[in-house]
Amino acid sequence: MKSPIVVIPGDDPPLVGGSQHLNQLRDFADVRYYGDRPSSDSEMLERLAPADVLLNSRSAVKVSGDVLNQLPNLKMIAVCGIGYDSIDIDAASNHGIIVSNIPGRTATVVAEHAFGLMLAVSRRMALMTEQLRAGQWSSEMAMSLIGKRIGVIGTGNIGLEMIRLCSAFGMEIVAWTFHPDEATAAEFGFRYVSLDELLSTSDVVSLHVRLSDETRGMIGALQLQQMKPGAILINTARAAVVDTSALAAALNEDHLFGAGVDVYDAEPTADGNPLLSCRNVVLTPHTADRTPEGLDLLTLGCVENIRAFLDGRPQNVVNASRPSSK
Ligand SMILES: NC(=O)c1ccc[n+]([C@@H]2O[C@H](COP(=O)([O-])OP(=O)(O)OC[C@H]3O[C@@H](n4cnc5c(N)ncnc54)[C@H](O)[C@@H]3O)[C@@H](O)[C@H]2O)c1
Ligand SMILES: O=C(O)[C@H](O)CO
Repeated sequence: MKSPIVVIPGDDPPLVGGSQHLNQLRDFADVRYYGDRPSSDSEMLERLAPADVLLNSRSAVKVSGDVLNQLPNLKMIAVCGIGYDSIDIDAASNHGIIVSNIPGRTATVVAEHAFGLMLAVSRRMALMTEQLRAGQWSSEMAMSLIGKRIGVIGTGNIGLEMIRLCSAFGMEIVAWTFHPDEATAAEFGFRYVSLDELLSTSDVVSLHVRLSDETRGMIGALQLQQMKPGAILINTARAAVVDTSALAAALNEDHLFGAGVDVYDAEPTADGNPLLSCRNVVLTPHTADRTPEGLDLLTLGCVENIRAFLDGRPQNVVNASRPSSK
């Protein structure tokens, strides 16, 4: 019997080379890995044309309805990560294509990065490194966080893990989310408040919502002005949750003490992004889950999702309401 074809059209060598899990996938599928980003849309479509399964590593491919119209063989998109905002979910459902992601497993890895960004921003570590490199003995004033309040927006898996870390660190925690659950708040020792209260009273605001119609642009100029003067914003969620120009303005005016950002409006580069010229930021290139442990967990999760799908028992399906017709 012909093996199902799994195409990895992107450029993730650690995922492929470093993982025994992907070799397990080779036991039951014909895996086609390219190792670089396609240089054009037509090259990407050429790579994807034979695919039964698209393994979308780190959102390498923006899967629009137009792309899906040209992939009649495709039956599954296995997102090798959590966020699936690079995929037109409605179009995938209309084509009967199952989309799966890997919820939960890397929450500690990503929250550790958000926590690290928060500390690095509060202690101006990137700026001080630059100053020392330039021969300058810095007299910058940093900011203490123990005893201060953090407002966590989005209490999904990563938000809760961030809460656990900040709580152990000695911060006071408030949160806002779409579907608040008082039992969870009691268990993790935080309080749900309104978004207005969270923004206007928190010393640090950390974003952990997924990108959706409801969260796109939720932190605009108005919300940034609502934030406490001298507060810090951390964004490891998605760039489009925040108005980047308004954030750069709030940083340049010193309304905010600083920001830690892992996600950008255009990726993989951050060319032309106004945050690049702000002195009070710590920026990382979408690497919050990029540790050997993180990639290992993601690869294993992806292989398990693909195997389950091929065995006829799909799991971690994000468009569950429309089962595959293919
Ligand atoms: N920087 C990175 O490398 C990295 C890594 C993993 C995840 N992420 C981002 O973090 C996000 C959160 O991850 P998670 O594991 O905590 O996800 P999760 O599914 O556990 O939580 C999702 C969150 O999204 C919120 N949400 C947004 N829009 C919603 C809507 N319309 N309806 C209901 N809830 C909505 C929920 O309140 C919830 O807090 C991901 O979607 C992804 O964008 C980034
Ligand atoms: O959402 C995720 O898993 C990461 O941001 C990589 O896309």
